[in-house]
Amino acid sequence: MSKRIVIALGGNALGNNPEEQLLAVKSTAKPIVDLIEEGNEVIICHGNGPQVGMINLAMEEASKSNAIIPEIPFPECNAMSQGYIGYHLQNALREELIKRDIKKPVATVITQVIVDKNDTAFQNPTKPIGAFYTKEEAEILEKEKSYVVVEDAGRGYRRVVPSPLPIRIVEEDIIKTLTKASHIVIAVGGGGIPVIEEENSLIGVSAVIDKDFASEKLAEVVEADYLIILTAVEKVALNYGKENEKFLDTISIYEVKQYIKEGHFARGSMLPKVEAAIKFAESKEGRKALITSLEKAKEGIEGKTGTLIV
Ligand SMILES: Nc1ncnc2c1ncn2[C@@H]1O[C@H](COP(=O)(O)OP(=O)(O)O)[C@@H](O)[C@H]1O
Ligand SMILES: NC(=O)OP(=O)(O)O
Repeated sequence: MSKRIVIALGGNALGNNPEEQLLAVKSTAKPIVDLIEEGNEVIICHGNGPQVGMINLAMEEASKSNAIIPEIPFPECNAMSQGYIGYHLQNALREELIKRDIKKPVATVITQVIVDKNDTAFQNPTKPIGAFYTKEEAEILEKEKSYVVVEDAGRGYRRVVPSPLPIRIVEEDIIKTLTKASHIVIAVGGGGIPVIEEENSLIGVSAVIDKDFASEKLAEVVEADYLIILTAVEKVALNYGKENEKFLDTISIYEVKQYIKEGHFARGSMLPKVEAAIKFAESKEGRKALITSLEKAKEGIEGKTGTLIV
């Protein structure tokens, strides 16, 4: 039976530079179009951590070394990352749809998401963006650019920026209208451009919303049946990476909450996915959240793999 599915694409679906991204989105498009071919309605959301960091750094360096290049504020970098990723993704999907003779238009909606200006996240940056650095490089960046740089789960050092929670998707009606018209929509890219509401204006802020939480919000708004979070692992694990690692199949909200308390999910990587999955499964009877890898998306939705939270 056909389902309405919000897909949240993780970093490995996109690559680290334009060349890699063009290649990555080609393979990303295939499992997504598999789901569309089977009659499902699909809405796509994606991350932007590496990309927005790269754009922001490039803009800073360019304006520093060339007087005619203006300073580009962080919210504009967020918007650029949505356009850059959406452009590649929508073309890859378009190509794959044409190959299979499926006539559906694809559109990227530049999406803003309202956040609370008093969100405590603004005082405590946690969202890793951009490239990985060595300890020495990190120290130079902290000194010269006043970046906040932290160690990222044993993988190196990364700049972190505030990550407020999403409150409301500004363009939600447009997304719903396009979805109802059977168009394929890419929206809330990079978690959306965070904005605060001031009377009639929306003011962009320097932050990056977690795309897992923003995708969850999107899934509720479009009344999706499924939220599928695609990442690098096929299943969520207990004791991840340890000798007694155990992969999870179908689990209840109650069980996952217990596992969170026991500290099984890494902050900044698996924890937001699991929390977003719980929030969606809790939002209405029958809603399900699946965490699996891009390659296993089709089997996951067929109930053959992945971690399903119900
Ligand atoms: N308990 C866990 N089970 C599975 N993976 C985990 C767990 N804890 C941490 N991880 C790590 O989290 C990663 C997913 O987070 P991340 O790389 O930030 O996601 P994204 O795909 O959104 O970029 C997995 O690839 C895995 O390395
Ligand atoms: N915005 C966001 O969550 O990006 P990543 O998934 O790349 O961290």
